[in-house]
Amino acid sequence: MSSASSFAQPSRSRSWDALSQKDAAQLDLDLFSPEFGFGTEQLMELAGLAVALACARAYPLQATSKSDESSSSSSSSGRVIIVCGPGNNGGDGLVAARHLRLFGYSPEIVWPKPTEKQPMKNLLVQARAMRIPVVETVTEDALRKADFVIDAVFGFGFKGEPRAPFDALLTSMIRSGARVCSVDVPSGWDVEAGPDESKEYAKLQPDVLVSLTAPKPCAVHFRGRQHYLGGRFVPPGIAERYHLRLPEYPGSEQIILLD
Ligand SMILES: NC(=O)C1=CN([C@@H]2O[C@H](COP(=O)(O)OP(=O)(O)OC[C@H]3O[C@@H](n4cnc5c(N)ncnc54)[C@H](O)[C@@H]3O)[C@@H](O)[C@H]2O)[C@@H](O)CC1
Ligand SMILES: [K+]
Repeated sequence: MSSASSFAQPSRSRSWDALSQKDAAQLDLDLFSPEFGFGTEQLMELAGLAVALACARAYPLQATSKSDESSSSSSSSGRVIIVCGPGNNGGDGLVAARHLRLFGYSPEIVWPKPTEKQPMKNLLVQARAMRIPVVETVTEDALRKADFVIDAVFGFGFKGEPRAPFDALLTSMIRSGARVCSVDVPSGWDVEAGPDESKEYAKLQPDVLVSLTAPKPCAVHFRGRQHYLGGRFVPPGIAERYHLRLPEYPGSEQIILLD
């Protein structure tokens, strides 16, 4: 943990404090250390499940009966494109795709830089076993036609300017005007400072944001419809070490809507 406070953006008006990029990375290492004993695949599963649950709530499948009053303007016929990046944020996307398939959605995974490394290799096998198409590129038009798009390109590990092929991919996502659900961090945003109108790749305005473990500082710039917290796996020792100030999950919920 950095010697400065973990709370990069303290705010009395919100029910949560942000976790800096540096502390998010250190917290991650702590979870996987012998002291806490978690595994990457295990936490990715819970993170991806939280993303799928948030999407199911934000974009509920259209009711089949015409008389069903629950159908809203944000309801979905289920076509979802999950754009996955090269790191663990992309892994969360691969997991979310599998759960959304189980929930009755029709996901397609776009994974421009597949890796042979574990746990990604296993997640790819699992996605294919669920008969989820996996492709390496996607057009702006295809993104536009999806009911919604999951942005699992970059999370708190993003630094600098996006390199190819992710630069063009981020621009396509923005230009498509698709409804985007961002995983942990809206891709292209500086994890601390947020969006940048002067940079084409840094203008994404997601409809939904799912922060994992704790919102990152850039989340104060989120202007979309719903901001969820997910990743309900933090042991008390970690919460204390990083002075996490977050609302409590009700009952057995895996996600919570933030203010
Ligand atoms: N501790 C936690 O809170 C958990 C975090 N998880 C996820 O893990 C994410 C962090 O994962 P990572 O540390 O792998 O980081 P990311 O997935 O954010 O990104 C790192 C990857 O992106 C590449 N990259 C970074 N900057 C780039 C640039 N400018 N252009 C092109 N490529 C670039 C890196 O080479 C690396 O491959 C979180 O945001 C979250 O989604 C979950 O999987 C599980 C639990
Ligand atoms: K993301």
